Amino acid sequence: MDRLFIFDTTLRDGEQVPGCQLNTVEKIQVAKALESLGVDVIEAGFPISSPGDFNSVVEISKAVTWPTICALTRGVQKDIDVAAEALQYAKNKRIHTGIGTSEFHIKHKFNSTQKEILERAIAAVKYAKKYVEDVEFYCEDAGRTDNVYLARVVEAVIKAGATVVNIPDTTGYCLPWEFGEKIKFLMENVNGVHNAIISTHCHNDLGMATANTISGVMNGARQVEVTMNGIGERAGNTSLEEVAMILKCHKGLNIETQINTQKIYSTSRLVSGLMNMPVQANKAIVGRNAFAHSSGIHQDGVLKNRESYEIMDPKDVGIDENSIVLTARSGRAALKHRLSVLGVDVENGKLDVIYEEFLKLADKKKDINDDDVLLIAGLERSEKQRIKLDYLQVTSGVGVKPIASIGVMIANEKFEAAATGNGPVDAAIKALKQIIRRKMTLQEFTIQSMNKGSDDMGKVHMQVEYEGVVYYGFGANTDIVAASVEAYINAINKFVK
Ligand SMILES: CC(=O)SCCNC(=O)CCNC(=O)[C@H](O)C(C)(C)COP(=O)(O)OP(=O)(O)OC[C@H]1O[C@@H](n2cnc3c(N)ncnc32)[C@H](O)[C@@H]1OP(=O)(O)O
Ligand SMILES: CC(C)C(=O)C(=O)O
Ligand SMILES: [Mn+2]
Repeated sequence: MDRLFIFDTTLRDGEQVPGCQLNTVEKIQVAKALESLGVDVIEAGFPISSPGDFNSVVEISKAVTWPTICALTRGVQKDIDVAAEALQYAKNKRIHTGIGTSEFHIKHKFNSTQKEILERAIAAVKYAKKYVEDVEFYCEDAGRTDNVYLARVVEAVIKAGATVVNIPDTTGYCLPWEFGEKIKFLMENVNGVHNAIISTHCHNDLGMATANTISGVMNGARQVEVTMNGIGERAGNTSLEEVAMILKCHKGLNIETQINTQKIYSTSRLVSGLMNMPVQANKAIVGRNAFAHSSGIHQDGVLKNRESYEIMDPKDVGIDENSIVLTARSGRAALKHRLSVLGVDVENGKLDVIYEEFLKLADKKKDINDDDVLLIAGLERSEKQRIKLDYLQVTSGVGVKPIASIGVMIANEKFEAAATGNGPVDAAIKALKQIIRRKMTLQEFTIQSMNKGSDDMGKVHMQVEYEGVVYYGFGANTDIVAASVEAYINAINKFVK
């Protein structure tokens, strides 16, 4: 099997997305999660862009142990100086420099010529090499760059010392075969191409980012630049989870990564929570519906054999199990299954009657929950059955505040929260987790006080009592903790009702 290097740019291209900006503490949380997910390279930021981004690269460099930490620059000496300084504590460091190579960029962005751009490219690599051994060069807008000129640039920067050459489809323009041909052309026409790794960096403007990336890999690229949940400029970048699972599902491609795929879902939730960027329900691999079956024929097939409609095991991406969602398109098999999960066995005659009632309700109500089903079946169930922990992830590191993200299912509804803070927040979450695990009633879990406003230190308070013990939580990020507190309270209130 050939090894493919995973270069994650969630914290750089992903963080460029409006509203997704993170502070240093949050970036460290994401970097630590990416490290345990198994990425090879973390692009930590663009150090010259702001003091905050500079500081984040410094702190991530200190916090992360083995992945290479990469900093982005323009092909400009000052950018490279600042990137080198920001990377000073990284155990393995890389400077990522580059310049636009398409006719469009050369003419309109730089008012320059191919010759001049080639010279600037060589100079940037040589300058970065003074600081670090590992230099990656990006040919911005390579997707729209003439292949012959692109090959000249790639050859020249490898000769100048580039260890990795990035071929971005910056505007998401290429068709998969076209992008594959581009990589093939470079592999066949660049002298010394094997002295560097060719990388892909595809954008999703036409929804082809992942297809283009895979096409690039099939033609010789051995690094892929990706983000969690596919976030990134405009329509986003190739998503890490899609590439990792394509390679897992298609063993015939003979390419492997060192991604621990079972950590995909929790990492996805962490990024989505911290960046306040919801994942679309039908997003491949990590969307709410990625392993949900809602129509009768599919549900029947999946219940007979999961693989009838699933090419991946949800456990492989860190999701406990698939879900069989009851809708007006569901059949008897799904209804019977749900009843049996709820501990109710019905014979076929009675099932027909319940099914008829179920359809009447389902035609009126989009979301049929467990309570509805039991009610239709003429039963009621204990409140203890209604609450289930969906996921819980707590990450922490030296000099880093712990962060917890939690998802709780109450009936069929999911409540999600993330919180940063010290011990008390963790304790509260731990208590909630225990309650849910033991399926105890939550009446014992009372909210003592909640203060969504901030105190003089800008912190938010949460105070809950469980079995006589008061758990007190606070966090520095008002929005995150307020959202977290609200989610807990919604969850608890819903349960108590
Ligand atoms: C495709 C990508 O995702 S590239 C990365 C995108 N990310 C970012 O831009 C975030 C970080 N950027 C920033 O913080 C700022 O843009 C800075 C600090 C880099 C530069 O800020 P400013 O000096 O104010 O310049 P401004 O952003 O207005 O314009 C960019 C300048 O860089 C030049 N430039 C753009 N790309 C490159 C490059 N790869 N190499 C050399 N110069 C470049 C442009 O031509 C322009 O220069 P000009 O003003 O002489 O025409
Ligand atoms: C900086 C480069 C690699 C980039 O993000 C792009 O071209 O899309
Ligand atoms: Mn990009």
